[in-house]
Order: sequence, then C-alpha cells, then structure tokens
Amino acid sequence: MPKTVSVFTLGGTISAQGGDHARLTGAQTLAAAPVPAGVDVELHDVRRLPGSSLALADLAELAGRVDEATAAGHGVVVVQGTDTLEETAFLLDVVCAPREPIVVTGAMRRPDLPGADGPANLAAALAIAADPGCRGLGVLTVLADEIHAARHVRKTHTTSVATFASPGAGPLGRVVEGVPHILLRPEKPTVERPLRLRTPARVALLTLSLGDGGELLDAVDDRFDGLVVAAFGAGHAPKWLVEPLAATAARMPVVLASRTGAGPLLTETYRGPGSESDLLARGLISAGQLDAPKARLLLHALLADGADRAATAAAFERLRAG
Ligand SMILES: NC(=O)CC[C@H](N)C(=O)O
Repeated sequence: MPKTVSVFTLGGTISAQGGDHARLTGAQTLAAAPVPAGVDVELHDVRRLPGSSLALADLAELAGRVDEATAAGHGVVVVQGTDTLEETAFLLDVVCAPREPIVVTGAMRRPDLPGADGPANLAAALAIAADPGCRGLGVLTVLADEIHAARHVRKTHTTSVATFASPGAGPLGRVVEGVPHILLRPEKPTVERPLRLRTPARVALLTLSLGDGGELLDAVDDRFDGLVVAAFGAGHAPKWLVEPLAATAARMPVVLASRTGAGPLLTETYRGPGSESDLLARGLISAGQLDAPKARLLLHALLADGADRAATAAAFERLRAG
C-alpha cells in the first residue's frame, strides 16, 4: 500500500527562482523532486516567505496542520528557508505528537542556479517521512543527505550546502542511495508530552558581549514573560550583571544558555560572581545543551502551555545531559 506524505511548503531559497521567495508555488517546488516509489504526496502550499519572515503564529498554525496529518497516518515533510529551519524543526519537536516521521528540509542554492540542492533534499525528506524506521526519533532535518535531530541541529555556515550540523551530538544518520540509514536513536523525546500553545507568551533572547552594560536587560522588564540569556562560554556573565539578572529571575523565568552554540553548560566548575554556579544559585535555569534560540522556543512553549516555575525548570533539567 502506498504511504501518504503530507508536504507543507513555506517558501525559502528552495522556491526562490530568480531570487524571489514568492516566485515558485509549492507544486512547482515539488515538481523538481523525484518522488520515491510507493509514496503518494499530499501538498499544502502554506506560505511563500523567506525563513527570516516566518512568525511564531505561522509555526503554531503549521504545528496544528502537521498534527492533523500524522493523526491521519501520514508522514510529514516541511519545506522552508534554511535561515530558521532549525527553529521550525525544534518547535514542532516540542508541540507535535510523535506519531509518524516529521522532517524539515530546504535548500542552500536557488532552483535556477547550477547544482541546486532542493530536488535532492526533497527526495531525501520524502524517503524519511515514508519510512516507518524513522518513527520515534523526534522531528528530523535533512539536507545534503545528513539526518539530524531537531534538538541538536544548527545552521553553521552561511552558504555551504552542508551547513546543517549537530556540533554537540553528530548526525543521527544518512540517506544513502535514497534509503535512510539511522545510526543513533535518541534515548528519550525532547519533552515528556507535547506542549500546547494555549496562551500568548513573549520570550526575549539577550546575547551578552564583552562590556555589556545591562541596558538591554533593563528593557526586558514589563515587555516579556521570560528571558533567555546567551551568556559567555559555559554559562558566565559579568559580575555587574549578576544582581540585575537575579532581580529579573525573581520576576520571570530566566534561562541561562551559552552563546558558543555547542556543548553543555557547567554547573560547579567555577565559583564567584557571574560564574555558572553563582547564576544558577541566584535562580537562573540552565539550558543544559540547548542552544539559545532553541531554549527561547522551549521557554515560549512551556509558558504558552501554562507551565509554572517548577515545571519549567524540570523541562530544562530533563535535557541537561543530552
Ligand atoms: N538557503 C536559505 O533558505 C536561506 C535564505 C533564505 N532566504 C531563507 O528563506 O531562509
């Protein structure tokens, strides 16, 4: 029996014929890809936008439609711009029911340029979405035949077709001769249960840089419900920001992440003002291995789901080791 795969197109370079993100329809984008044998495609042309212009409301709508598709037994492919591809993949990972494979793909080269990678990436994504062996892995991404977990994947280069990597973990597998080969299976889902986006939540992301005077931190109060700080190294802030950060953490959840983009935060190696142990003792919540943009999305989804402080801390704690 053929396997149905629902394909949701949002735009991106993969559709940007001549540089225009609105040029190709979902059907035209998909027409360039060889559909694997035994796969029936159901196309949903959702948006025609660059990845940078997608909003959380677009992703919330997408998540609902993805859930409907997997409830009907369909595998899912989401096609979008690579600039925010990892954020879409991660949000789907924490809000969608893990019933069937869900994979996000895109392209680095426009369809009208030599060596356009869109068709190969689409073919790989369709193969993954139709493969029962790719169930239970969480939301996946595939570009250049490399399969990554939404929790770890990042865009690491502005132009390389092999831009997606999981610096803290490595790929989960590879597509070889059109067939997905899974090498590693995640121990547990990213969240205990899919989170529901029920209430609006505003989460700020503040990246520290040398000599930060705290002016942007002051601007967070009153405007946001939560904050992620992309701090130095393994979770460090300047000593003069410790009191302001602690004061903010008394009013809203403040998650401590690293601006390095890979590796876990430390918990006890350094002591003293602005060290990781100091910041955690003052009420900041460790993002563990999650990078800062993903920590922002998880905090957003938790707040939108109605999580209190203890549930928020527990959700991040669950991801500390991996
Ligand atoms: N290669 C890409 O898709 C990145 C740029 C593209 N404008 C986007 O939609 O994100």
